[in-house]
Amino acid sequence: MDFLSLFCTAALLAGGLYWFVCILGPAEQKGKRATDLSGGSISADKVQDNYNDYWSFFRRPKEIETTDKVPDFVDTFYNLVTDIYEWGWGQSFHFSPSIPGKSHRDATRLHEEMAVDLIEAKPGHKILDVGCGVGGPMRAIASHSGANVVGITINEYQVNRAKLHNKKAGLDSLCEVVCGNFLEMPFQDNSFDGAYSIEATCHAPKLEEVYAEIFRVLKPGGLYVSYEWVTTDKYESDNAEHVAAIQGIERGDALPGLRSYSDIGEAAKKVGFEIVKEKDLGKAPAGPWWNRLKMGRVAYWRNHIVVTILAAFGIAPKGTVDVHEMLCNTVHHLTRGGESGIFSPMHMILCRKPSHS
Ligand SMILES: C=C(CC[C@@H](C)[C@H]1CC[C@H]2C3=CC[C@H]4[C@H](C)[C@@H](O)CC[C@]4(C)[C@H]3CC[C@]12C)C(C)C
Ligand SMILES: C[S@@+](CC[C@H](N)C(=O)[O-])C[C@H]1O[C@@H](n2cnc3c(N)ncnc32)[C@H](O)[C@@H]1O
Repeated sequence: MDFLSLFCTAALLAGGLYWFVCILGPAEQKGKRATDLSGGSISADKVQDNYNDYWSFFRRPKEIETTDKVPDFVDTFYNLVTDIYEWGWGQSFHFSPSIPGKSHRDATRLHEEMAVDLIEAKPGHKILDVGCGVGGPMRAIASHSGANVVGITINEYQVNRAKLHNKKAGLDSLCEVVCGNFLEMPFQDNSFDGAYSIEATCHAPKLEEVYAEIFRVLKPGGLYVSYEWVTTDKYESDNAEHVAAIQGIERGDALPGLRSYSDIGEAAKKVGFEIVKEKDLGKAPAGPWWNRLKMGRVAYWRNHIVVTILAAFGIAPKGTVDVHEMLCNTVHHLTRGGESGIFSPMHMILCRKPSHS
């Protein structure tokens, strides 16, 4: 091969690689680089074993029902997926209704701001973020409202990521992050002016338990809003396709069991809340929340090749390929759930702790 053909081939390969990795990249700006993918707090050599343990949990359904084992299982899940989520989705680990003419990033922010507007957060207020992830919503909410936000997550790796992002965003004076279990929060009674949870309490084996904790730490008169993952009134438990989609969602998202939309208000009332408003924000006229998942399909396929190559070279931990494959399958179930209308990740409930309690 002469020099010119060699040069042209190399240029073509480099251009192709650039196109594959950069141009075909995820729709949103990356929170992470592919070369930085890790197993969270799990050492690289244990990622595969932890992934196998995660799956074996579902082969022993009785254990999922054992409340005290669930937080550990959820912690393992977030060690495995946090970097991949940040890399391919961003710093907010939730869905939002799609809004014509607006980017995913704007739609995400509006969905977060709606939560804090609903609880009437103001500068000087102390607001609790129940299940805060790496803090995307917390930062949007603190800068929108001027309130102080305290986030809690079971996953220590997320705590460190959230603290790093808060500092980088210059919001560390308004945002605090605590590692802990939202079923036994390390906060005093009546200590928060308001609270919110975005797609997080679905990980609680019993919704009443986390709602009771939120009720305890809220000041009397304080508002709490939650975006819940639920099955809707279209879900039929004797329809095999419906059951397969919901089971797929539970397995790919570390859920001890999806609840029906009708259980949410019941759980809130049971622990003493007054219900101010309840609405499925995923229903029309809202744009389909699953559009973003569908639009990303080419990027997921590209990501899978990138992850496979990185794992083969020992840059990403062994096991990352399996975790990524599990997430690719989850996309299918979530999309089916959205399109068929049997599932919503944004059943909103706004509650008040009575002033006399
Ligand atoms: C509330 C929860 C998480 C909701 C979503 C943020 C995540 C659910 C499924 C995730 C993803 C699926 C496919 C991944 C893709 C294969 C990869 O290349 C890039 C990341 C994904 C897009 C990833 C991003 C986050 C989700 C959309 C649950 C856990 C309660
Ligand atoms: C899907 S993420 C959502 C994160 C964040 N609300 C957001 O929208 O970006 C769910 C969060 O709930 C947290 N979580 C789940 N179970 C928990 C528990 N028992 N105690 C504390 N946090 C928990 C996870 O660690 C994770 O941060």
